[in-house]
Amino acid sequence: MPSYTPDNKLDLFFSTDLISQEVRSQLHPDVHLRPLASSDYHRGHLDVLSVLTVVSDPGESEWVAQFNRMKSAPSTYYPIVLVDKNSDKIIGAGCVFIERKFLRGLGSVGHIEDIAVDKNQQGKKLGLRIIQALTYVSENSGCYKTILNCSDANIPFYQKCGFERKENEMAKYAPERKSQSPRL
Ligand SMILES: CC(=O)SCCNC(=O)CCNC(=O)[C@H](O)C(C)(C)COP(=O)(O)OP(=O)(O)OC[C@H]1O[C@@H](n2cnc3c(N)ncnc32)[C@H](O)[C@@H]1OP(=O)(O)O
Repeated sequence: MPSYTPDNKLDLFFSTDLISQEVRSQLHPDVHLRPLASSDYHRGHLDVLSVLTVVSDPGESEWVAQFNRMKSAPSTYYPIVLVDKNSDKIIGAGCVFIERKFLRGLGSVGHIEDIAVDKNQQGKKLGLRIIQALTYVSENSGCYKTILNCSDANIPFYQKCGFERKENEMAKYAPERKSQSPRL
């Protein structure tokens, strides 16, 4: 019997109406796709993100404070997770945030960030479903394009997801401060 917490018992970041039913229907029956919930610190949200980068755990109360700060910017951040229905643990995560512009007829751009699939679950099309779900949110929010940065090693994955290579990423890191997490 699945032990996962149903959506209506969770404090979700945004409405499930924005989740593509088509993408949900393509998932394995043991996997659930939904918006991030305020209790997901306990479901291993940071553990999943650790496949992506070094994660410093801020502790539950700071994690929840960040959840609420992000949520208080309306219609801007759309973090989603994949949950293993049998364990109620998070096995995948990603986010799209919406940039509003003065250009392109006051258009918007969706930025995909922080895509991660649990090491033991990679290669099962879960990453593809995360990208499809985030692109759906972006396009349904009116974005004229959806973009992301990635390493060379991940280019083939994003090409499989329908993305094409465009331009270059530039970065300038702020001078290092003691309180800052490592430069990555
Ligand atoms: C914007 C960002 O966040 S970039 C950072 C992305 N995240 C990471 O690098 C963290 C570590 N890696 C991961 O979490 C995962 O491996 C991901 C997210 C990159 C891919 O997720 P997965 O669930 O493993 O990929 P998925 O099974 O959906 O792959 C879809 C297709 O892409 C292919 N693919 C996936 N990764 C790669 C790769 N590195 N090189 C070539 N092809 C790949 C798969 O073979 C599959 O192809 P198919 O349709 O022909 O079978």
